[in-house]
Amino acid sequence: MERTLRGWPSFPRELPEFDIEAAPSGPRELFLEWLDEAGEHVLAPHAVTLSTVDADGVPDARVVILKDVDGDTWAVATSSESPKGVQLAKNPFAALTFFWPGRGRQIRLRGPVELAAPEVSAADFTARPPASRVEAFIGRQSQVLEDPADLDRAAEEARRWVEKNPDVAPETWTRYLVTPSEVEFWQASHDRRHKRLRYRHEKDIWVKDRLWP
Ligand SMILES: Cc1cc2nc3c(=O)[nH]c(=O)nc-3n(C[C@H](O)[C@H](O)[C@H](O)COP(=O)(O)O)c2cc1C
Repeated sequence: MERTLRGWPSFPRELPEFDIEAAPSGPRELFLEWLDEAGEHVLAPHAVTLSTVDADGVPDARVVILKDVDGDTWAVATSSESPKGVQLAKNPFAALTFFWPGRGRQIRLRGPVELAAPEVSAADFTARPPASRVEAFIGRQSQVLEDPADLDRAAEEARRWVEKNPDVAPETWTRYLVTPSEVEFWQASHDRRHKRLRYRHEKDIWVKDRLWP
């Protein structure tokens, strides 16, 4: 097994350049640049690993979709009753990790998390396609499903409800806003001299540090 794992390539032969000296003064601009670039090459560039910590201090992580980048906040959305929602209520800090193997790039962000205004969360919900709204209305995310027929029944009930109430969002649907205190950009290099640039938010300015690979 170990040999198989070691034999798999991680990155394509051609990798993009990362000119650290020319990096902008804040991470948002560079993030959007890399996201756009990734969008031309990889599937789901907006899929991101959201890491949280539970009440016992044990980390948890799962992939979600990035909903927006507004100013210095990165937004994701989920149910406040899901395990990650419960974890964020107890411990409102998170990390977001983007990995685009096709570009040899990783971006890591970490910082405090706030809830968007209820009308913003509601608008996020009503903008979802009907099937996604039904799925979110069913709720009970990550609970044990004893019988798949229970899901069919709940989905049918939710479908009827959503059809009759297209502008209503469940109170549990929530946009979470991550305002990073640190953002790190990582660019793979075939000679292993991977390039890393970290932005640290300090007294209202972004401090840039180049990191050892
Ligand atoms: C590509 C992808 C995108 C996903 N997007 C979301 C999302 O935006 N919101 C969400 O609640 N779950 C999303 N999921 C499902 C989560 O990964 C996870 O299974 C679910 O939210 C339950 O997580 P929890 O038990 O840690 O709360 C996505 C999964 C994948 C693979």
